Amino acid sequence: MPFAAALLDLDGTLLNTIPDLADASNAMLAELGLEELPQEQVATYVGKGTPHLVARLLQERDTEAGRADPQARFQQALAAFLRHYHACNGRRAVLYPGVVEGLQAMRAQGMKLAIVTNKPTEFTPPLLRMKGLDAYFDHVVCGDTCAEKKPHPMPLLHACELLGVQTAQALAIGDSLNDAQAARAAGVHVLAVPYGYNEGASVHDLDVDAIVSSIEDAARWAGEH
Ligand SMILES: O=C(O)COP(=O)(O)O
Ligand SMILES: [Mg+2]
Repeated sequence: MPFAAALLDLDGTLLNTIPDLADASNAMLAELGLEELPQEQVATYVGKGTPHLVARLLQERDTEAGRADPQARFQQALAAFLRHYHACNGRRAVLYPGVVEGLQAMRAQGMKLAIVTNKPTEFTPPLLRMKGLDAYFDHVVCGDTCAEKKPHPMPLLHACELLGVQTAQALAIGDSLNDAQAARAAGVHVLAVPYGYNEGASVHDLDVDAIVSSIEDAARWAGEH
């Protein structure tokens, strides 16, 4: 049976958002009097949502000031990150090759499309609009839409419900273990792209149906299965 829907991850799958996320991370670290981190290291903290990213940044850098009241320090860091990311969001992020072609091909195959990202709602629709991607999607499920984030299956199950498709007819496409684990737990098929973040690990170790080189390649795979 052909796929009725594709559930697309955002960061590391459709858009390289690391330059903006690293700028916001480093602006936050500087504001707290902490040393900056290279973009490649920030990339390994992306994928489980913004609070996780901020916690990992602090874990790496905040060895002294944060010890007295870690919860207050975390709230201070999170507020600073959110403020800086509002200023950076979309500024340097770029689409990966084959994204537009792939989304168009999936739509032409009659597939419904949804975004399922761990990025918070306050950043996601504005970013999709800035990059000209908003018109392709029937629904957008963000990191704070459901009670749980990926790797929990809830956001993927919620997207299937919104789209009115059975999980067995849905295809998730992502760049990390969070997408792969969520998809397996939800009972949806899943493809991985190799150019994203995956917390610094190899995508070849992921439990996925296939690794595809681009979203265009994913559309081709969906048409053949
Ligand atoms: O915000 C994140 O941590 C990553 O978002 P993603 O789910 O689109 O990869
Ligand atoms: Mg991702």
